[in-house]
Order: sequence, then C-alpha cells, then structure tokens
Amino acid sequence: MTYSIFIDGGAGTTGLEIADRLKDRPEFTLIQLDDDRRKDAEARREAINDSDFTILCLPDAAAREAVALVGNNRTRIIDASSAHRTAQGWTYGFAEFRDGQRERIAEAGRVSNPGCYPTGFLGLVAPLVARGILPDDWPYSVNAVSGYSGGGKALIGRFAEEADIGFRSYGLTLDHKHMPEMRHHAGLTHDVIFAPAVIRAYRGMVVEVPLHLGAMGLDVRADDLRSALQEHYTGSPVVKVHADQDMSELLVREDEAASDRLDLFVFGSGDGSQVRLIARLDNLGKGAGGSTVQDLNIMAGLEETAGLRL
Ligand SMILES: NC(=O)C1=CN([C@@H]2O[C@H](COP(=O)(O)OP(=O)(O)OC[C@H]3O[C@@H](n4cnc5c(N)ncnc54)[C@H](OP(=O)(O)O)[C@@H]3O)[C@@H](O)[C@H]2O)C=CC1
Ligand SMILES: CC(=O)N[C@@H](CCC(=O)OP(=O)(O)O)C(=O)O
Repeated sequence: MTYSIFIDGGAGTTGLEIADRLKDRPEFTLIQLDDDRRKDAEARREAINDSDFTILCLPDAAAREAVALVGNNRTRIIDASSAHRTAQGWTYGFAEFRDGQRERIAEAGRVSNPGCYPTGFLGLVAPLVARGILPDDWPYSVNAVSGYSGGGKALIGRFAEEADIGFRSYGLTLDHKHMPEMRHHAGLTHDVIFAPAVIRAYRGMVVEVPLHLGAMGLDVRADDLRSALQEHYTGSPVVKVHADQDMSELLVREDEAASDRLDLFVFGSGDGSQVRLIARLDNLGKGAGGSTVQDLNIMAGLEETAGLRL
C-alpha cells in the first residue's frame, strides 16, 4: 500500500524538512505543484482532495483556508500551524505527552501538531500535572531560546540581513500564540508567563521551567520529578529523560544537526527543593517536521519512528 501525500506550503522551511524525511520512503508518493501554481486555490483543492494525507505547513490563515478546501471524507489532515491546536474536532499530535494520545492520533482524521515551545513545556510539565505531582493552579514560568529557523523564511531572512543580532527577546506583550496551547493541554487554571528568545543558531531550542518546590509548599524534590518523568517516558525511542546531574552546561551549536528527539533534564539544588526542568529539542525536528512525520507514521499504521533522525 502506498499513500499519496500533499504538503501544502511545501516550499517553506517546515515543508522542506518534512519532504526531506519522506523522500526515500517507498510507502509514500508526493503530490507536487509547480512553483507558479503552489498558491493557486484550485490547484491546491485538487491536490488536497487527491491525497490520502495533506500536511499543512502554512501560516494560520492559509491553513484554515486549506481545511475548507477538503471536499471528501478520505483525506486526513496534519496541520503544522497553530490554527487548530485547541480547536474542537482536532487531535493534538503529541503521541507521548499523555496516556492514550498515540491511539487517538492513530484514529484521527484531523491532527494538529504541537508548537515547538509547547512541545518542550508540555513534555516536561503535563505528565507531572496529570499525576498530581505538580499543581494545576500554579502560575508557571517558561523561559526559552530558539534557533532562528523557528520564525520561518521571514526570520531566516532577517538574521541573514542583520548579521549583528546575537540574541532577540520577544513576546514582550505577554500574549504569544503558544500560551493558550500550553495552558489547555497541561490542564492549567492560569496562563503561563512565557519568555521566548531567538539566538544566532539555525535550529535547536532549550525550554526551561524553573520551580521552587519548597516555596510552592510541595514535599516532592528534584529526584521525584525525574523519576516520574522517567516512568512516564519508559521505552520511548523519541523522548529521553536524562539521569545525569553532573553536567555544567547545555549547549546549542550554531550549526546543530537535525534531530527528531526530545531530551528532558531535571536539575536540582543540593536539597532538591529548587529545580530547573529543561527540554532540549530541534524546533524543526520534534518541534515541527519530526513530529509531523511521527504522526503520519502512526496514522498510516507504519513503524512510528520510520524516517526520523534519532
Ligand atoms: N519553523 C518552525 O520551527 C516551525 C513552524 N511551524 C509552523 O509551520 C507553519 C509553516 O512555518 P514555516 O515553514 O516556518 O514558514 P515559512 O514562512 O518558511 O513557509 C511557509 C510557506 O507557506 C507558503 N504559503 C503562504 N501562504 C500560502 C498560501 N495561501 N497557499 C500556499 N502556500 C502559502 C509560503 O510561500 P512563500 O515561499 O511564497 O512565502 C511558504 O513557502 C507555520 O504555521 C509555522 O508556525 C510549527 C512549528 C515549528
Ligand atoms: C523563533 C520563532 O519565531 N518561533 C515561532 C514559533 C515557531 C512554532 O512553533 O511555530 P507555530 O507557529 O506553528 O506555533 C514564534 O515564536 O512565533
């Protein structure tokens, strides 16, 4: 059985990453539009409806428009944009973050891929909240840095033009589009305080949640959080919870290699009461293209990690 795949937005940063992961897979054939027709609504409608799976790598408005072009019950959609991440009728495409999610993805007709930052945040916090180890009513802070490819072609262009930008903090109006997704899927009662930044690396990101467990009035310590995460992700080929505590630094290289892994760390103070929960991932890997291909594999009933860079 071969599946036909259309990547709408296939000439963009995420679309090209996904095509690269699929190009040597005999299970898939790619429907491609010539460059002069790739934004033509009729050409896109035809390609979408000819496909078994359409993957949306578009700005949010164009992603909504693409969904409205589906005129059959067969074509299944995976949306990499943030248009449908908390929408009714859509399944959140993060197989590992809560029990039963992989099975929901396998059956779904509409899957919305997580944002890159929420993948780090939810990967760390959601299993701990679900187990009652961390509270659902704490105002969590999320500090993060991303490679500039996270902002797509526009930000890649800007970092090429303004060669002196080394660090860019943003989200300064405290309304970043990933905040509803983090709150919703972690089941929190408050929005997180989200402080994202971009660094002069093409890809890669570090997402951190600092916690003062003592001041929060919790009895658990760093080791308990790490053990719970290790138990939750046991056997996962994609998500690794690191045991080592003696690291003195975590680096993102300017020319970091592509990776579809999600690496989680729990660093604690001597008494374990102060904790830094840290996720390291590739914004174009588990943060976008890697998780899309993982979801596609699950939906198509194929080996879940086929084509991934682990
Ligand atoms: N980059 C990342 O790390 C991540 C990105 N995402 C999401 O994935 C989606 C794509 O992002 P990214 O690849 O970075 O963005 P890019 O800007 O690099 O690519 C978007 C592509 O969509 C094309 N496009 C825009 N409007 C239309 C339209 N109406 N019809 C057809 N094609 C259209 C653009 O065309 P043109 O080339 O002419 O501009 C471009 O090729 C976004 O929603 C983004 O938020 C999600 C997770 C991480
Ligand atoms: C560095 C940078 O600009 N990152 C993007 C998020 C990338 C991502 O996850 O994309 P979605 O739009 O699909 O959520 C931003 O902050 O808007």
